[in-house]
Amino acid sequence: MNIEWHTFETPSALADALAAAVAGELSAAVDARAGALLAVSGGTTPRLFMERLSEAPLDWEKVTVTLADERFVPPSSDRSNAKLAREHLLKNRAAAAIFVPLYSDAGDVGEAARLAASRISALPLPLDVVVLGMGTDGHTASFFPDAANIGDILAAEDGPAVLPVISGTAQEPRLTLSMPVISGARSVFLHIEGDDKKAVLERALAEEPPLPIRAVIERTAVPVRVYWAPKG
Ligand SMILES: O=C1O[C@H](COP(=O)(O)O)[C@@H](O)[C@H](O)[C@H]1O
Repeated sequence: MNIEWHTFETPSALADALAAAVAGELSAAVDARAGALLAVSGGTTPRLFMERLSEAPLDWEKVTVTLADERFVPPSSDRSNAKLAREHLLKNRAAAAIFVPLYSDAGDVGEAARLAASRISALPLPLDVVVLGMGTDGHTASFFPDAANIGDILAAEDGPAVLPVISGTAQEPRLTLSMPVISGARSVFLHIEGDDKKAVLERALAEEPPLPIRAVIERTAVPVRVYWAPKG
């Protein structure tokens, strides 16, 4: 499997190392292409990493930040991944970054996905860096195993850059970057913490049928760098 494990003793040590690795990739992208594209995940895990990355000495005005996925909730909601990024990443030195949200105040999640897809497709893809998370059900981005369209989402070779997802286990409709956009990134990191997530990932890598996280690892052109630490 196309995977590299990086194990840390604490979430703090992980956050330092992950922020340094991501900053290194972004800096190389700015040097090579005069700009860098970063997609970060939401949920509860990335806060400390985001805090550390926000202080990285980068040419942040040349960095565009977006999200791997978003909940279909307004940016004021505590469930909003954009709110998480604004509060923990887009500050300090990273306040100068350009942020491209996935959410818009559209009538429904399908329309919001179409609007987000046109914003993402206008970027100079591929992404330089995507930092994924994973739930204990094996979902990554908003590729939920129980979504009605999960087979199509995981198998997609092209199509819109952002897709709507309806899942019974997600609390709200979702917007997610597509499989081609995620798996085509120049660098792919997977940030997970805790023995439960490590066990889920190990099981996903060993068993068929594949959970979404395994499908992403199999499709990704570059090795997925897994950053893991026990829970703090
Ligand atoms: O809902 C989501 O869940 C996953 C994992 O979140 P966590 O709270 O277990 O860290 C996250 O990667 C994704 O971006 C988010 O929308």
